Amino acid sequence: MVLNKLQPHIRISNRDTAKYALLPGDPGRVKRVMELLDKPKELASNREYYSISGYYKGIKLLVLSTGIGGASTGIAIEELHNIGVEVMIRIGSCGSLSTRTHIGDLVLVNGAVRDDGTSKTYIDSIYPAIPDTLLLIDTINSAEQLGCSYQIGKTRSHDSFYTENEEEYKSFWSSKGVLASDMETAALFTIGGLRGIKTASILNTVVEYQGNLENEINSYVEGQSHMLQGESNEINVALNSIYIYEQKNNIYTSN
Ligand SMILES: O=P(O)(O)O[C@H]1O[C@H](CO)[C@@H](O)[C@H]1O
Ligand SMILES: O=c1cc[nH]c(=O)[nH]1
Repeated sequence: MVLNKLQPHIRISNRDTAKYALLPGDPGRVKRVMELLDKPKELASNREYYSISGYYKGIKLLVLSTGIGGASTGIAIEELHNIGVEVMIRIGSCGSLSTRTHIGDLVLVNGAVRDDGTSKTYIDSIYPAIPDTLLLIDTINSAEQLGCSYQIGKTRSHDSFYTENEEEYKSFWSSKGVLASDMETAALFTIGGLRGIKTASILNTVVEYQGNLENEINSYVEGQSHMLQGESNEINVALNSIYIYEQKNNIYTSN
């Protein structure tokens, strides 16, 4: 059901909607996507939710920051769904859980460990947190076309950063073959699955496995070049994925 109503948190209504949305956690990343779009327009800024619209190769899309964590992301997903957004791609950052995944590498997520609270509030954790298969394939083809360094694998979505047990959690999930940690993908995939939204998650590695989390996130915020290159790659891969997806579906939205 598409409601013609201003959404209370994201502060967007169907008047400004689009079929596609890119979802970074960080509002600062919205501005960096904006530079790549035609006819960019600021829509709203409320709490952690900063939004713009624009066109990529003639296709209209929204870019909305979700803030940190499943709870604020869940609200963003539901309110975007209420205004008719059908395809949502997270463009996030992550910490590596593997010695094979390094700063600036992209992780194209094929499943998320639901170690967050939000997805469990929706449904028992036996329900799988997986992306839309065809959209995931589009992200893979997109990364191949653009020649970006990527891996396909699982992420663990978590809610905490600073408990006494973080290192223990990371080694456990690393030993189970999980490639990276983030905080929003499980909520996106779970809510997307339940609501019939097509979802994908593209993550840029900003912390090495067994690296120094605080120092490396500080470096990202301060503009370390490999991390920013990874961010630019994830944005371009996401935009090109939308183009690939739209070409297959062959319906251009041009309002
Ligand atoms: O850079 P974003 O997309 O916010 O993603 C990651 O960064 C934040 C933690 O630093 C969490 O939101 C985590 O998922
Ligand atoms: O472990 C990590 C590192 C970066 N970002 C996260 O969400 N988790």
